[in-house]
Amino acid sequence: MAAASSASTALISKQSITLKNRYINPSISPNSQLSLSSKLSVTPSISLFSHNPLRRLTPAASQKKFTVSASVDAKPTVLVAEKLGDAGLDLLKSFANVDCSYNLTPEELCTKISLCDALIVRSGTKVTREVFESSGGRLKVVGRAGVGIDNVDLGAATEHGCLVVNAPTANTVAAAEHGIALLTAMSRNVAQADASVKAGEWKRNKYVGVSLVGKKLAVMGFGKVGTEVARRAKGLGMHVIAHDPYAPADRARAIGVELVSFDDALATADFISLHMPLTSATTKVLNDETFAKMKKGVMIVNVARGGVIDEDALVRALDSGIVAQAALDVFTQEPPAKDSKLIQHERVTATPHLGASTMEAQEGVAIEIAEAVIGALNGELAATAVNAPMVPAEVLIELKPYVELAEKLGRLAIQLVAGGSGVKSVKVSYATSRAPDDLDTRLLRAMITKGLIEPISSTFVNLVNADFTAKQRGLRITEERVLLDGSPESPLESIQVQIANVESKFASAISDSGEIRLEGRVKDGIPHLIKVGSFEVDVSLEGSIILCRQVDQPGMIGRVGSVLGEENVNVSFMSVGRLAPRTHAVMAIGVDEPPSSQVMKRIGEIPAIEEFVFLKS
Ligand SMILES: NC(=O)c1ccc[n+]([C@@H]2O[C@H](COP(=O)([O-])OP(=O)(O)OC[C@H]3O[C@@H](n4cnc5c(N)ncnc54)[C@H](O)[C@@H]3O)[C@@H](O)[C@H]2O)c1
Ligand SMILES: O=C(O)[C@H](O)COP(=O)(O)O
Repeated sequence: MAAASSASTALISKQSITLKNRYINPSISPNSQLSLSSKLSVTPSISLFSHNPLRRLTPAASQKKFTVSASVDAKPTVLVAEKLGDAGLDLLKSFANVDCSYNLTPEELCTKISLCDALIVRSGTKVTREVFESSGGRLKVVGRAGVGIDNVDLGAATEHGCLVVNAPTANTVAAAEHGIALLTAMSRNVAQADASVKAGEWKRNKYVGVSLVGKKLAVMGFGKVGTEVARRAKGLGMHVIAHDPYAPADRARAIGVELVSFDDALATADFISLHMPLTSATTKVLNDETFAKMKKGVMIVNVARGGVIDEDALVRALDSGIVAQAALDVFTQEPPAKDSKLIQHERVTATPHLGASTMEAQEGVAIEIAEAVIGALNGELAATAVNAPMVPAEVLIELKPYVELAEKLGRLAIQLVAGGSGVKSVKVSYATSRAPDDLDTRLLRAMITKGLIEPISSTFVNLVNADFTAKQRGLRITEERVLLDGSPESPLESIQVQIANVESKFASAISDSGEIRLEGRVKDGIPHLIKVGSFEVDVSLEGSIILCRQVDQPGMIGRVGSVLGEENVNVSFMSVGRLAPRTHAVMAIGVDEPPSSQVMKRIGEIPAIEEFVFLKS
């Protein structure tokens, strides 16, 4: 049972069992003894996004014991809620149970999601707060098989510690090609003329178009798709300008595109092509006011998102002649209402969100998202994470033991606080000889936060939601770097965690300046505790620890050691620190198993022991 409880409290720990790829089926009836340690592999990997599988159990069920043989499913479950390319599905099936259920109602999605570890969607599924709430903490990753993540409630995902990844590159060319297809089709009335011919008409004069060559195209949003549209439009002989508040001018210049202001783009363009994401800043960015700034007879292409245009205002602009034509792939509501004035407008060309729909793009997107989701389920940080910092794999490998140390220091420090929950201010100091831009501490801060919060709450904390959770609890974590001379071979010399304005269960953990202070370092890849308050110790953090303060006199180590031996508690490490001989000393004892209350009582009865505490690491 010890191993199970360590798994439930420490996801990043050399001893902890990372239940990677092993999933406990919450529906199994709780009855007999669970012995995870003998059944599951011990993996010393960083599992940043893995939820603690034990948390999937209902609160009542998690109190009880489970039969491991019947309850462990070796594969996670991935719900694919929209059509995904075969190559991606095959990849997913080699790793997970894949449930392809398309066209689910919101209610059906909420029901299914509690049985899924990952969800893959395209733009047609709204992944709302209710979906995250309904998952009961099981959903670890949402994969958006495409670019736009406006259909995923990112705030709710983050609050629930659920990683969101997308597939940002594989459909760029497809979207750009569709933009160009709409541009050329619109300028030559292809859709309208086609419908007319099919209706038995032959109206050559009615469908006279306009030429593109020499015309000015404003690309709004000069990102991946916008850039590819610009390149292709230049090939058609157009004069291309772009507006993008965040795009570097030299990237635009390199392909012969001039970056201009929003108003200049509107005022001078013959054609406007929209390629920005839908955000609060871009919602209805084309509206009555901005249409009024455009050249009369402008033509508009939208393969970005319907919401960037006020669709009623576009109808008015079409009717008044400001906008001569619009070609739209995306709509505020998809599918739009059949009687939508916009769709029915004779100068509107409409396609049903086809920008990414080429064979090539869909295969590429499917592989890109399958790899990202599998990586995330494996606890890797995804390069396409949308709601978490991206940490390169090599940095992760190097930081791994420090990540363990960080979490353990947080976990130990919070256990030293009398009462535990009144913690508002934590200061973390990193002693390092690395230059500031060569040491990414976000991961360490997240893990300290995890260590601080998880022992005193039921909140699951990971890299995704650590900052949010700290903020929500009013916990302010400040960081400082203590720059050391010397070789920056290892990323960190030590990490110190200080908790201010609290009382401690172990008064000796309070430093001269009045905070609870713990310091640790990594030795030979193993986290060690090296300072408690003002006392220097050196104890490996592989197991849990007992801290005792005693009168510094001969025989103390032997007496405490005898009690532990007599009570069958295995000591892994022991270290004594003192400020001066024959005053007081702090003994830090690493133990393999938690001592019983009887053991702690006997230690407390040793006359020279002044205070003592047991801490789970
Ligand atoms: N129709 C489709 O099937 C389809 C396919 C792919 C992409 N898209 C959509 O196209 C859009 C762009 O995709 P991408 O891959 O190029 O994304 P991207 O992130 O590479 O580019 C978006 C660009 O918009 C810029 N931007 C942000 N706010 C802006 C603002 N207020 N004004 C101007 N520019 C702004 C950003 O700086 C960025 O350069 C997304 O909304 C995406 O969902 C649609
Ligand atoms: O944002 C995107 O990637 C596109 O809009 C494609 O959406 P889809 O996956 O629904 O085709």
